[in-house]
Amino acid sequence: MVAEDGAGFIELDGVEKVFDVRRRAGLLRRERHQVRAVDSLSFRVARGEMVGYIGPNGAGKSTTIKMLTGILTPSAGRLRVAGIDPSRERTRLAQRIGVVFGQRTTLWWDLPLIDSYRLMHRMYRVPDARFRVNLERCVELLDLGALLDVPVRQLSLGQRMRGDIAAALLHDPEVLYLDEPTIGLDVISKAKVRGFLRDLNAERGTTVLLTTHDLTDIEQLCERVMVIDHGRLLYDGSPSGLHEVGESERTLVIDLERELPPIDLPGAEVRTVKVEGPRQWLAFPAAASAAPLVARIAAEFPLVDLSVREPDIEDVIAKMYADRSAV
Ligand SMILES: Nc1ncnc2c1ncn2[C@@H]1O[C@H](COP(=O)(O)OP(=O)(O)OP(=O)(O)O)[C@@H](O)[C@H]1O
Repeated sequence: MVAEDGAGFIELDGVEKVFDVRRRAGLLRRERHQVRAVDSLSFRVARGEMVGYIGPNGAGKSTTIKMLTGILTPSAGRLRVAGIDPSRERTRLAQRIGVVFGQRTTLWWDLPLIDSYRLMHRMYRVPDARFRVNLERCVELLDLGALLDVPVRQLSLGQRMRGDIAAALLHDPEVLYLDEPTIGLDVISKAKVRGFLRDLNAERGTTVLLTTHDLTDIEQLCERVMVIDHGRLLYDGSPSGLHEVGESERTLVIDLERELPPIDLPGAEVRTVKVEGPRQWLAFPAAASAAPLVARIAAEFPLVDLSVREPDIEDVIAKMYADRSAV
């Protein structure tokens, strides 16, 4: 009996994927070499979690997703989704998962949106009543009403993305893999897609694995993020914990009544990084609380205004990579 629920809804144990690649090494000669796209990868995702899966280009993210959907077979290791081995039972698994690739569409280019949905209704053999309820819900929440009769080729990128997300959900999947769902979208479309995913996860308990280069997606949607590089897991924890690992800093921007020498707070872990007239910038560890510093500055200096600037999470990850390659 395979456990489906609890800690291991998605389970990877020592998963590897090695590609054999032929490379030209002269006029006629071709050399064979191997690319280890995923290397001893182990993690678990519980049912209902929404997890970010990030890393630089070529880190192994898409390869992982392809193994999770059964498109690729692992070279080694054990992989299960809802107790199913994806590459052995790809069709059975397809009933339980949804996939959205931001850069490709699963919709029929020349057909009106609604016709693609009708085709999917048949392909996935979704019971009629269930299809109707799911379609109505997606149309309402993703604002698709006016678009159903429009051929997909005439949709904007943001409209097409919402159309693709609906298509992935018509058969009520328990797991949704999203590969760059907000790529190329404007601010309003991004907000719409994020809001919809948040509701989907909260209301339906859909498990979501989200790959993105937009770290705001992660910060707004996920309580857990996994960072992968060179096919290996580099970090698995909260988005805010990334700051601790990356030793990143937050900045207090302080406006004083008048120009003063750089603020000195003996005993506090803080340093003045810039002074410009009555304004001063003080950096402190991102993981620390700003409250005691603010209280002390307010008590000891003629404070007019103050704000806290968050670190750029992209820099934090870059720093993690730098630290790792220095080892
Ligand atoms: N079919 C393939 N044949 C050979 N090498 C491959 C194949 N697919 C992926 N790779 C290689 O495996 C590594 C991981 O690629 P993958 O597409 O999984 O990375 P990624 O993290 O998704 O990158 P990106 O953010 O650019 O999409 C890369 O070095 C890539 O060139």
